[in-house]
Amino acid sequence: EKLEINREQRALMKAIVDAYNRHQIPEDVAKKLLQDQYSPEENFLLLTEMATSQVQVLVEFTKNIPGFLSLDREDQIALLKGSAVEAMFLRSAQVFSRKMPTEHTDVLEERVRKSGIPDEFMTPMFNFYKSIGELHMVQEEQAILTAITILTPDRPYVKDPQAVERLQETMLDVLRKLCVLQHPQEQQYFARLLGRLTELRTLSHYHSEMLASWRMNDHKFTPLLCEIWDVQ
Ligand SMILES: CC(C)c1onc(-c2c(Cl)cccc2Cl)c1COc1ccc(-c2ccc3[nH]c(C(=O)O)cc3c2)cc1
Repeated sequence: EKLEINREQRALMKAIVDAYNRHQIPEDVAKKLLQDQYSPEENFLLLTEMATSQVQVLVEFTKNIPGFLSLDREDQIALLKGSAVEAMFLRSAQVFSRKMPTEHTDVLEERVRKSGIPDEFMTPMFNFYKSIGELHMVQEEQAILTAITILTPDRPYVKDPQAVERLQETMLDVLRKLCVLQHPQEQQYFARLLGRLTELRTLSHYHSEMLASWRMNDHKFTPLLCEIWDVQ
């Protein structure tokens, strides 16, 4: 019936969740988090390395979103560049709230707080992490919400937004059904998830200012981050 997840949607969900689980930050990179150096410069370098590794993970995940590779090549690039920061906020928020043992989260939080990120961005960032944590998303929801973020049709320079919208609508339909099944007692759970996507856009604007202030203080990024964030 209307609410039931049909076979095609189940296959779509499985493809996305498998890709989401397959592409994780390599253990040695994630383990570096726990080393004890704490200077702001070393923290910044470590976060830069994590972000670079996270972008590689994101590209691999995106390539496995059913239908993505059949989009126009330039639109694929435009979607990745337009969504990278939001997808990384979402991923690190999910990692903060779900995956990492508490002492790791504290260390990561400590590093982010001591990496030269201006305080006015700290509050919205950690409020977002908290709001994601409070949702207690299941893995399927996290994976599909990330795919929905990437398949946002109104990113800059997308030539065929309708093609992107068709893919995104398929994901939104699966997510809507999944939310009702996974959180039957919370009527508005799906709406709350979509509300997070709005918050992500605000964070993305903050992030561009973060980048500008880092560059003012002559912070260096890796070639991959420069490419995806159009800096330097
Ligand atoms: C270039 C650096 C300084 C940077 O610029 N903006 C951000 C920045 C900041 Cl702070 C906040 C949010 C987004 C960005 Cl994009 C960052 C640091 O970005 C990240 C930091 C950590 C992680 C991270 C840490 C641990 C992880 N474990 C796993 C896992 O799958 O197990 C994934 C993962 C990712 C991802 C991005």
